[in-house]
This record gives sequence, C-alpha cells and structure tokens, in this order.
Amino acid sequence: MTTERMTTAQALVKFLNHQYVEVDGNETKFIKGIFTIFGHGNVVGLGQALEQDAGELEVYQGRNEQGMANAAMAFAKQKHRKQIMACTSSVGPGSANMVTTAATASANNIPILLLPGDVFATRQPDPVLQQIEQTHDLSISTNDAFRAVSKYWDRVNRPEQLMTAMINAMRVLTNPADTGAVTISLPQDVQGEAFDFPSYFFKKRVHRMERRLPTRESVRDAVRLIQSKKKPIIICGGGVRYSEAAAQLKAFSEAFHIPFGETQAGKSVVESDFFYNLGGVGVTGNLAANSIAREADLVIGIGTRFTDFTTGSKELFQHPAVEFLTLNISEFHANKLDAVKVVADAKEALRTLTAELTQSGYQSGYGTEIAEAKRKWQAELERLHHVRYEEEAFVPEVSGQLDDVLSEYKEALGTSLTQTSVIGQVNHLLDEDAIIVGAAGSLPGDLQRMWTSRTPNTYHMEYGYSCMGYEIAGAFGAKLAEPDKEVYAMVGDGSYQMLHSELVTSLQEKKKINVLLFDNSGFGCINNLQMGNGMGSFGTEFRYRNEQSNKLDGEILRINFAQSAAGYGVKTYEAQTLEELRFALEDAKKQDVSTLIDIKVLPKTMTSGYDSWWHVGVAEVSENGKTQEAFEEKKAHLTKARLY
Ligand SMILES: Cc1ncc(C[n+]2csc(CCOP(=O)(O)OP(=O)(O)O)c2C)c(N)n1
Ligand SMILES: O=C1C[C@@H](O)[C@H](O)[C@@H](O)C1=O
Ligand SMILES: [Mg+2]
Repeated sequence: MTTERMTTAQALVKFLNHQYVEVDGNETKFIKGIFTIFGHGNVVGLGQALEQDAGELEVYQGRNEQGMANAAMAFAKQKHRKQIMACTSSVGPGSANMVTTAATASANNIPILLLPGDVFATRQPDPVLQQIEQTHDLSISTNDAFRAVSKYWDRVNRPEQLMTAMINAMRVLTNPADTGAVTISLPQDVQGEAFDFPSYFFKKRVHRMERRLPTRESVRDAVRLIQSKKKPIIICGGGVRYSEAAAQLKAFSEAFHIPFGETQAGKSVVESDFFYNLGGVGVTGNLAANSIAREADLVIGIGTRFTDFTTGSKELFQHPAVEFLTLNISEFHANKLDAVKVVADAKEALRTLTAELTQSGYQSGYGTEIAEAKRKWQAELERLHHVRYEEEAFVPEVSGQLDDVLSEYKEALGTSLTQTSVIGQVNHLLDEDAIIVGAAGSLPGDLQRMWTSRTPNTYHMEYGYSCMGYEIAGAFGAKLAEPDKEVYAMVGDGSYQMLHSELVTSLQEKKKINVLLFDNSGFGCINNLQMGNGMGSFGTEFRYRNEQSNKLDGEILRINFAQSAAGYGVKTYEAQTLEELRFALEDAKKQDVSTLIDIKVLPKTMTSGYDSWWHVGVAEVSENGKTQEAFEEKKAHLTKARLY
C-alpha cells in the first residue's frame, strides 16, 4: 500500500480536489471553491494546507461567516445542486455564525460543506480562547449546535477519522433525496497532525447522481387515481427544478390538460406565459392558482415539501373529494397528506406517467376555467402595476392598519412610490435572463404572485427558511454560478440592515451584483401580520424612542442607504419617483461594479390576500377585542383545514 504523509487538513484539501459528480453522463468537478474566514481555529491548520496547495479550489475571503455560507448555498442552488462550495471558519463565534446557514441549507435541501474549526481534541490548553466549558459534558463545543441543523455531522478527533467522515460527507452531499448542510468539525490540533494516508483515499471519485425510477405498481396506482379525477392541479416544487424536468412537466400538462401552480422553489422552472402555468400558489399565491387549487379534486405535488405556505396551512384545497398524489425523490416528502406516492426522480416519474396515461386516453375535465382564471389574474396584475398614491382617499392594498400615518411616511421617506408599481417597473425593465434573488419580508410574497419569469431558472428564492440576510450574499453566490447574467438582490430595509457584508466581497471579486433595496422603514410584513391579527403596531415600525411615551413611537427613522453603500465603492442611486427608478435601472445595467438602488416605498402598498389563509399562533385570551375576533376567525379556518 502506498501512503502519503500529510496533515489532516492537507489530506482534506487533496480529497476535495478529487470529487466529481456524474449526471446523465456528464461529469463535473463537484467542489468549485472554498470560502474562508481565518482565525486561530483554522488558519495554521486548514489555512496552511490551502496556502501550500489549494489544487483547483478557488479560495474566497468572506466578510461574515453566515454571509459567506449563504453565498455558498446560493451558488449550489443556482447550479441545481450539481456543484458546491465549502466554507471554513475559526472556532467558537466564527463557527456559530454558520449555524443559521446550515439550517437554511438543510431546510431547502441544498448541499453545502461546512468545515468549522473546533476546540483541541487533546484538551491540553483548555479552555482555549472561545471555548465554552460545559461543566456537565466536556466533550461538547459550539459545533455541537450544528447537529440539529445538519443532514450529516461529524467530528474528526484523529487524522484517520477524516477518511470515513469525508466519504459519508460526499454520500449525503450528492444524495438528491436528503441533501443539505454537511458539517465536519475539525479540532484545531488535529488539522495540523500528520498521518500516513493511503493513496487510495485520494483517487478520483465520481459520484453518480442516479435518477431513481418509479416502480410499475406506483405508476399504476397514480394512473388509476388520475383517471378517477376531473379537475387535477399540479404543484411544481423545487424538485422539478433540480431534476431539470421542465420539458417533461410541460409535456405532461399539455398532454392531459392539467394546469400547475408554482411554489417559491419551483417558480421559473417554466416561463410564466406557458398556458398551463398558473403562477404562484398558496398563502402568497395569486388569484388564478388559488382559485383553481380551491376547486381541484386532485393535487399532484411534484418535488414539493408541501409547506404551510404552499398548502395554505392545509386549508387551500376545499373540494370535498380532494385527494393527493406525490411524485418525489424523497420518501419522507412523498408520504405527506396521505398521498398516493410515486417515489422517484421527477423527470423519470413524469416520463413514465405520461406514457402510461397517454395509453388510457385521459383528459382532464377543464373547459375554459384555466384561461378564464389567468385572464382575471392578468387584469388584477395590471391594476397592481398601476397603483398610485393619492393624498386624498387613498386605499392601500393592506388597508385599515396604518392609513392615518401614510402621509407621515410620505414626508419622512420623501416618496409616494407604491411597492407593487415598483415591482411592475422592475419586472418590465430588467433583462429577460436577469436573475432575481430574495428570501424574506414582504417581497417574496409579492414576487411569487407578481413576478413574470421570461427565462427559466431566473427566480431564485430562499423560502424554506426565509432567512433575512440571505438576499445579498445569495445574489453574490448566484453571480458566481452564472457570471454572464445580471443578478439582482430584492431586499427589504430590515433584511439589508441585518446582513449585507458580502456586498463588499462582490466588489473585491469584481463580480457585479445589483441591490434593489425597498425601504419602507420597518419590518413591514410583520407589521401587517400583527395588525391583521388584532394587535396594534408594536415593535415593527422603525421609529425613534419617544421621550414622552418611552416607547418606539417617535419620528420615523430616515436612513440614506445609498450614501452608506457608496462608501464601500458601490455605484448607488436614490429612487423616490418612477422616473428616478427607471433611470437608475437602466444606468445600473451599464456599470461594471456592484450597484444599489435605494428605493423608498410606502408601507402597506405590498400585495395582500388572494383567497388564502396562514395559520399563526394568535392569542386565545386577550384584553383586545380585535385579537379575540382574530382568534375566532382562526378557529373557523381550522375547521376547514386538514389536520395533518
Ligand atoms: C433571520 C430572521 N429573523 C427574523 C425573521 C422574521 N421576519 C420575517 S420578515 C421580517 C421583517 C422584514 O423586514 P424588511 O426586510 O424590511 O421587509 P418588509 O417586510 O418591510 O418588506 C422579520 C423580522 C426572519 N425571517 N429571519
Ligand atoms: O415571519 C415571516 C413572515 C413572512 O411574511 C415573511 O416573508 C418571512 O420572511 C417570515 O419569516
Ligand atoms: Mg421594510
């Protein structure tokens, strides 16, 4: 047996350089690069190995561990999970900062390899700087927090453990049914320890991402179920996108005259103007998809996790005889809602099902309903694009909540722009193949409803975890994945303030991203949620502390985000009118550096409603009559919802 004497960290870097995936006969290098923030927990171990010989790994410098890991996750998402990035952090706070992204990646089933430094395996210097000493258990460290949010977790306490750890890491990272965050904790002493690694550990490994075929029996069950139904609706989830099954989905819906709604992860798999594409479905769905879903007697979920947003907390589907069919690579997700299930790759399942159903001569019973529902939604969309603020008698989309202070916002932010009209302009003016990236706030809802995708795979939304602060790092990660396209972060002022550090990394790497910042001076969607459920406006508007009341109900905060980003070297614009917005969008396209448009919008001018319900934990007992009413309303909805 030939061996190579190297440190654990050197062996890890060499191993990462030899991993490939094969999909449909195409081979790709699996790990494109590694994001780093060095500290004592990784610099002289993994840092040394990367300095000495990083191989073909591109080494990036992050600004915030959560931010860099978000960028890595977005890269993998935009690459449809066929290529990934690794991330290394120091010990303690550096690794803790990545826990949020681990959760985000796992919730979204996106592969990401996290390599946090860890406390000494020998325990000799304990407590090392940044070590928490848990008196009830000295074997745990900050990195154990990753266990709850990783799909695979391991700690390399001896150099030779690296081999099984990494082979298992690759098993999970390349498993389409159950991928997500993989965390390999690397005690800082072990990173530098040498071992005679066998050469076979470093051989080229090609991980075939196989397309699981459906069984004959499951397809037979599916065909029988579909044949018994007249008004099916398909829910197109992220699994369709990662399986690259757009053509098969289109063929299936055309052949049998079955429309589909899109989840956040499934949006833009197919262009919006495809006849059978109804657009976003669920809590943040549009009128067309939700009205068809409400009356459907069969819901065919393809590659979807059926989250509460997709099912309207299981209240959306109201046909008395509604049943569920799932096509999913994950047995766990396929099993939801008591569905008849086809556990298989989406592309393969659709191919087989199309062939079998064709033989039966099946056609759905839809007449003009699909065209009619789409026509009505188009008219509503037009209206939303043209909502303009008027001083007198203006009724915002979310009305009856902050009506009396809208003019104060107009003054403070110097704007009368409505959010829906801004989205209309942006959708109109961006290049057809531009990618938009988002995650949290009111924008994901507006965009799932309103965004018209003209080119496939241009809508990139992280809504499995809806993690504020993903947007800008995510845009940077998407740009690394698709450097030839313009990428736009769609971000609220709350999310922007939470985390935008990787904007600087985009400048450093000369990878231009564009930030469209919607400033309504508040956590707008949460303000809608609380007030919509009987509360007052509490802790969600950005207002100064008022010395009289000692509450946060003073004047509205005014922040010039454009000025602050200009300090980084970003090309910035301020938009308080549609003309300024149009100019900025066009001029931003001409720039080579990252850009930011500080768009001031009025609160309460985002979209709302469209026949859906979201189950939240409204107070059962309160001193406020409105909250009491909201609780009664919730109870009424619950009587119409499935219980599991
Ligand atoms: C990390 C994180 N913390 C908290 C939340 C809960 N949350 C969801 S949206 C939101 C406010 C978002 O405000 P902003 O970005 O300004 O968007 P707006 O709703 O005003 O459009 C909050 C606090 C979250 N999704 N993620
Ligand atoms: O609590 C939330 C409410 C949603 O409206 C929002 O989009 C999401 O970010 C969230 O966390
Ligand atoms: Mg806001």
